[in-house]
Amino acid sequence: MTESREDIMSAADLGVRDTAGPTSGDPNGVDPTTGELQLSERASLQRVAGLSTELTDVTEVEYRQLRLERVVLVGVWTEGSAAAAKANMTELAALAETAGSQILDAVIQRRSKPDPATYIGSGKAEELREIVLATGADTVVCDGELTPAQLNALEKVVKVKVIDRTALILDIFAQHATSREGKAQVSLAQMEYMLPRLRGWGESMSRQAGGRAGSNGGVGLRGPGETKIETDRRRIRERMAKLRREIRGMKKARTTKRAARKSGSIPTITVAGYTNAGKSSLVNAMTGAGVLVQDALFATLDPTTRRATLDDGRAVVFTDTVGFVRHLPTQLVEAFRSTLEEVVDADLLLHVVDGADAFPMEQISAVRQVINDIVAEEGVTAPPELLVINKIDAIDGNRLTELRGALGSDAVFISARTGEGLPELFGRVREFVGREDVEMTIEVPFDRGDVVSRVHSEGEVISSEHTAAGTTLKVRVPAAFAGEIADLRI
Ligand SMILES: Nc1nc2c(ncn2[C@@H]2O[C@H](COP(=O)(O)OP(=O)(O)OP(=O)(O)O)[C@@H](O)[C@H]2O)c(=O)[nH]1
Ligand SMILES: [Mg+2]
Repeated sequence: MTESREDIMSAADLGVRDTAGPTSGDPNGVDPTTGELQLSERASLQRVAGLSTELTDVTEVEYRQLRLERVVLVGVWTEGSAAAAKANMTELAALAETAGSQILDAVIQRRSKPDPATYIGSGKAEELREIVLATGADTVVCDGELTPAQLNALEKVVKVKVIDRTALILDIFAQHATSREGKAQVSLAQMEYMLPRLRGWGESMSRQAGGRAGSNGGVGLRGPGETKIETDRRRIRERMAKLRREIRGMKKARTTKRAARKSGSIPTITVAGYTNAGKSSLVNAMTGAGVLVQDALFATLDPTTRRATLDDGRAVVFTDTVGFVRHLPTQLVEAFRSTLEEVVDADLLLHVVDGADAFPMEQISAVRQVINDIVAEEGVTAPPELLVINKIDAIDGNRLTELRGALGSDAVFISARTGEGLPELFGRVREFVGREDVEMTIEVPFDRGDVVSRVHSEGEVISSEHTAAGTTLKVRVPAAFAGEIADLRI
């Protein structure tokens, strides 16, 4: 395939924030000698920062040590509109910024498919090398998942570290994990990603360390005839097995807690959706809870559960969950299995969509795809879904009309920020929650105050009357609770 200058889009075209350093924007003015010197300096620093394949302890397998700082983004545009390609790169930029990097430049190459050897074409790889030199970037981030061989080959050309979208997402998860379970899940995913890439990772830069590699740290640590890399692999596998056991243990505890919550017949509502759609904001708006809201991707990793009272006095439980993204790395889906199970184990799923996004329909299908995958693998039925289009304060009128037309009356349009549409959403939730209610009249003896308070929190009192034996109540309650108090029925 022939390549030409027009194949490449610049950061300016992409609307990506240009935060270039002093050498940027002047690719011809760089003294190649100086460039080389600076580069080798940077490379030697990076080696110290953990790029070395010489792994003495598996805890070194941490992307935090990769320090994504000054990056150039690169994508291959194979199909779809220019706007969609641009949106992909904008998302990659948001991911990179969330990971803490400064974006120096972004380029897209139009190709029928990624180059099997170097992801972008070899000519473009050389151009990319020039961009890296000109901007002083220390990392190239590729959109999509690259094979270990592709990462390696591209790294050899551009001579700085090359990572893919999967590694970037893993890095964000690693930075945001706070709970023990979350941390364990992220470590597991990272190791799974790392395992096949152990040999190639940073090879081009750590070669100079070759004299030392394999000569230290090995005594007593490796089996007969085992090479360093095999020792590392074995250690990582052992650690992964241990993590899997730990995660299973933590899952058990959480399942028990969840079962206890469910036994009270309080309806559980999961808030799921694309990352940054406003899930946590919505949970806050509906429950008044202080859940972390951030203009960052994957701000929420651990499911958070909050109780709320609907205006008829009925209690419900909202669960805020981890966000989804296009092509969620399979390693993460596997490691976060127990968290994702929680998403589908609810009475109702509020699927929150960022209506102000350029492609909300694509967000919707990306989320549904992940949910369908979990449902299929778990062999469970998906809870009913209510589409919630958020951020309507930030959508212009025409787009909003378009979206309403496309989604019909099945979707609720809200702004978690301004509160617009929330009463309607509450109404829809209440309607849903009450759809299997049973109306009955019960006589509650004086010593059964617990029944009266449960009716108030789980159902609704239509009328009440004091009698000599206690209180006669006409109530509307969930079917499960109705069964429990059947003996009080009159
Ligand atoms: N304009 C506007 N911005 C909103 C609205 N709701 C949320 N946001 C903003 O969107 C960003 C993401 O909000 P969050 O509630 O953290 O989103 P989330 O879906 O929980 O994100 P993750 O947990 O990272 O997946 C924040 O900057 C919010 O202030 C809204 O109704 N209108
Ligand atoms: Mg959140």
